[in-house]
Amino acid sequence: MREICLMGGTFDPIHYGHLVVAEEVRQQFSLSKVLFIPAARPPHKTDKIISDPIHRVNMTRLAIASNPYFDVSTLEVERQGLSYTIDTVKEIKKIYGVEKVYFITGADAVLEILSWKNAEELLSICTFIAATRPGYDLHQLADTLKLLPKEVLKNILPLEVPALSISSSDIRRRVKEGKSIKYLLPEAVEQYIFNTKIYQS
Ligand SMILES: Nc1ncnc2c1ncn2[C@@H]1O[C@H](COP(=O)(O)OP(=O)(O)OP(=O)(O)O)[C@@H](O)[C@H]1O
Ligand SMILES: O=C(O)c1ccc[n+]([C@@H]2O[C@H](COP(=O)([O-])O)[C@@H](O)[C@H]2O)c1
Repeated sequence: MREICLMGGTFDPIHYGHLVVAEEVRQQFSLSKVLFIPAARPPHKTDKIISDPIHRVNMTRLAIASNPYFDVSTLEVERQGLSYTIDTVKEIKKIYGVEKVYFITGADAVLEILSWKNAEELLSICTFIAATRPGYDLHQLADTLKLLPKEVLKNILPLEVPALSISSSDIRRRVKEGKSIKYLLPEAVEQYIFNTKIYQS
C-alpha cells in the first residue's frame, strides 16, 4: 500500500455525515483504505464532556463493518495525552510504511488548521481533504483558504461531497429529548446507543 487515508474524529457518535464523506473520498481518490481514528482526547474539545473512548470505538467499528475499504485504528486511544494529528500521522507512516497520507476533515475544521499542533510540519507531511459540509459552500471555503500561506494551501484539497446536515451534537441532543435518530446513522449504532443508554443521562 502506497497511500492511506485517515478520518480522525470524536465520533460521539459516528453518523452518516462522516461515512458519506469517507466513501466519497475513497472513491474519488481511488484509495484502498480509509482508517477511522477515534480521538481519545480531541485537543480542541478539552472543555467538553466526551463519551468513554471504548464506546466511541465500538460505535465506529459497528458503523464501518459492512465496508471492506474501511477500518478502525485505536492508536489514539492507546496513546497518552491529547490526540494530536501530527503524532498520529507520524505513527501511521511508521506502521504502514506509506509514502502518502491523506487526512479528511470537514471544511469547518480545516479553517482552524493553523491552530493545530505543529501545523506547518503537519501540512508538509500530510495532505488534507476538506469536505464541504452544510453551511460551508466550496466557493466560500476557497475564498477563506486563499488567506492561508501558499505552502500550506497546496496541501489542502477542497472536495464537494453530498451534503448531509447531520452532526453528533444534534444526535446526542435528540436522544436526550427522546426524539428519533433513525436514518441519521447506521442502525447498529442506533441500537448500541439505546442498549448502553450513553446519551440518556
Ligand atoms: N455532516 C458532515 N459532513 C461533513 N463532514 C463532517 C460532518 N460531520 C462531521 N464532519 C467532520 O468529521 C470530522 C469529525 O467530526 P466529529 O466527530 O467532531 O463530528 P461532529 O458531528 O462535528 O461532532 P459535534 O457535533 O459533536 O461537534 C470533523 O472533521 C468534522 O468537520
Ligand atoms: O492536532 C491538533 O492540534 C488537532 C486539533 C484539533 C483537531 N484535531 C483532530 O481533528 C479531528 C477532528 O476533530 P473534532 O474535534 O472535530 O472531532 C480529530 O482527529 C482531532 O484529533 C487535531
